[in-house]
Amino acid sequence: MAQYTRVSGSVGLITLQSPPVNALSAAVRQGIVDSMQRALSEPEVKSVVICGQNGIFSGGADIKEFGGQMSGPPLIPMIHAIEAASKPVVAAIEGIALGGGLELALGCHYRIAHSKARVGLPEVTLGLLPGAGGSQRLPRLIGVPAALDLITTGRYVTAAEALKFGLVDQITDHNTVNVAVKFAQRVAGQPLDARRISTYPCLCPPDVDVLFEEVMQRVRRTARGAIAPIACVQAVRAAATLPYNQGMERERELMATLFTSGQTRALQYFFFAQRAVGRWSMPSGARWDTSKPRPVHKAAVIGLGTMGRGITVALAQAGFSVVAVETQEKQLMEAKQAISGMLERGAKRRGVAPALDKINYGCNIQSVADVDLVIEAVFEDMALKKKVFQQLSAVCKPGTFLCSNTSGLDIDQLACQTRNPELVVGMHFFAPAHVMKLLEVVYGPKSSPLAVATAMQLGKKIGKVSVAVGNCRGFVGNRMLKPYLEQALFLLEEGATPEFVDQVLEEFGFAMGVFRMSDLSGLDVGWKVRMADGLAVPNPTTGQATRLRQGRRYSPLGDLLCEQGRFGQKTGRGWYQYNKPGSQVAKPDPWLHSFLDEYRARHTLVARRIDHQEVLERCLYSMINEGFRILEDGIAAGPEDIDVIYVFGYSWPRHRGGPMFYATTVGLNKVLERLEHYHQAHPDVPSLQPCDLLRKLVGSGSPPIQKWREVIKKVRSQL
Ligand SMILES: CC(C)(COP(=O)(O)OP(=O)(O)OC[C@H]1O[C@@H](n2cnc3c(N)ncnc32)[C@H](O)[C@@H]1OP(=O)(O)O)[C@@H](O)C(=O)NCCC(=O)NCCSC(=O)C[C@@H](O)CCCCCCCCCCCCC(=O)O
Repeated sequence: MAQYTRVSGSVGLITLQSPPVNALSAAVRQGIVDSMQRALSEPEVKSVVICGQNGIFSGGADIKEFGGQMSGPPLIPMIHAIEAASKPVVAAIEGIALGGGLELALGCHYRIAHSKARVGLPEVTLGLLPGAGGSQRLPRLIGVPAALDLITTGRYVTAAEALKFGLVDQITDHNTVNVAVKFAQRVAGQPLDARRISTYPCLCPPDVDVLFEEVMQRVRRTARGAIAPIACVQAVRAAATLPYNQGMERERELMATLFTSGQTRALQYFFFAQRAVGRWSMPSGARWDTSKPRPVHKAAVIGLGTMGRGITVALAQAGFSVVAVETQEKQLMEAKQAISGMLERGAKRRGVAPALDKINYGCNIQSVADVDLVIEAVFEDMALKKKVFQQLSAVCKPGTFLCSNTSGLDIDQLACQTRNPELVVGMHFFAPAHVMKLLEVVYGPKSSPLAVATAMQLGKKIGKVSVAVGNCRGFVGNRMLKPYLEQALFLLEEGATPEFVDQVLEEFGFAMGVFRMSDLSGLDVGWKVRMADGLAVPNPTTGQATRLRQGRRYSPLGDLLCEQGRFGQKTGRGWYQYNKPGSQVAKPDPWLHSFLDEYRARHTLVARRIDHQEVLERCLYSMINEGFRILEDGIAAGPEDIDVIYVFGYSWPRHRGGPMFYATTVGLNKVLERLEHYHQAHPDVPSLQPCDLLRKLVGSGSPPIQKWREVIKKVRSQL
């Protein structure tokens, strides 16, 4: 709702009241319409101020309303009525004015912002465009180039930047509402024609066509199939080329297309999923709201390879004191140099001082004795990690949390090496750890809610999206990656090429196809794991047994490449060839194609034509099936956890919502039916066998994803 009061005798003050972010719900819009009518009809009132309660102007349209039948006064006519008002209307912007909130402010005649406020049009991130006149008013106010930037990226700008653009008229460090009220008194009675943005001409730079072309190309290149960024460019082009009313009509048409597209539904789901993962729970019943974290002031990182360096940078940049340990003096010096460089480059980008003094380097594990939390990031070797945990347990002060950055080893085994297994959790970062947003916080059977809460909070403080997951081989992300990689290899055996598989996956929206991704992360990583598991055997004999290991179909293709020293980008050869080791430009490799031909001939495999559909279905549905197993096993609390992990950690296209949401868009019954089909064709591939939870969900009429938890609970209770 909105509250109307009269202040200072002549100013009508409209306060938006819809916690937590004063979203423009039907009740708020009704309140604004009613209050405006009152303000315009009261003769004592000479001007109006619109503000939001609790220091927040507005977070924009109420996203929750988008899913259902819209009611209440529509936003566009409401904003038009404000702009057309005969008395000056001033927006008093505190906190945030985003999306529809900023569009409301653009309909006002003046905008006063607090110096700490941020404004923006983030609709593109929800698969929409600023559809309440924002795409038409913003370019008229701040010019086409700046408007294109804000609208196509959705980025928020500070009040100072907004002032520079001319987006706000004044900024203040004082009470914004008081300043706005005084301002409103001053401008009362002044002519308003020159303050109505919709009447402004849209000033374009001389090379505006070139600009639109360039932006469109950039947007197409980076959108990975998302349609909203393209519609945003088209809407701003309409502002630049059409009269306001026609521009608004174009905005409406484009918005209608976006509004009914699956992409906006996926992105809205994802918006709430990101917030849902913060409300973590454990099978024991421990939850985010009943488990208090302990403050961490000083942390340590053990092992300064690629991951350890990134983690150290992430911690130092967030203001934590860090003890960085590497046992070999030479490696320590190299790491110190690399970390300093990373900090300096990051600081330069952000215009701040590098946090070099936050880090103390040491060769001795004793130097972590007084820290609150340790993150072990040594080589992925269980015996080595166990030794480190034994040492840490002996050295660290009582109560120190001991965390491992393992990407899939058993947290419980590590916990067992320590005196206080309840203080042990996994903190699985993704490379590069100072850049990637995702953190899997892994709890074992002994991990305490205190340890989970502390790791989750630390993750948040260093800017990560943290997802709490249970302990199993590969946790959530890498566990689901296994069937995906496996299917990709099987497809090569059956006739596909790495280029074709990658092309299909990249067209789907992945930043990189599976083979390019393997080349980037290094083929040797998985090879070592398979050797440790007894799967990769050097010089296997030819014949059927080579492709059957531990009772199931196995493809040794990756192992064979590694045996040739083809580890991917770092060696200049992998599934592709590269100009030199370390180069990132992947080129098809004729050697690889002959190798595949010879391999197929050796194993009497006849290459067949494989189409897009089969690549997508086998790679994605097998991964999704594993996701259902993860839910069934209680490793992830809900589908949102899996989807957030896949979007932030594995470049799953956000506009498809994540693998589990994607399954709902395909139709769970179709996923089930196709898995059954492929499992029949490949009975020796267990990952294609549909899991019980998927069957149960289909049997329950494929409820919406928000209702899955109820079915999951039932399935778990029956297990
Ligand atoms: C606001 C934030 C920056 C706050 O961040 P913070 O970290 O402090 O807190 P949280 O993110 O955890 O949020 C707290 C809490 O609030 C919920 N929430 C936040 N924003 C919204 C919102 N806008 N709506 C609803 N709920 C919101 C959030 O979910 C949390 O609650 P939870 O229970 O989940 O923990 C940050 O939250 C943020 O960035 N928010 C999003 C801001 C945003 O994206 N705003 C834009 C919204 S879209 C919009 O405004 C659209 C408008 O341009 C115009 C719409 C016009 C509509 C007209 C419809 C036309 C339809 C066309 C069809 C035509 C058919 C035809 O013509 O034929």
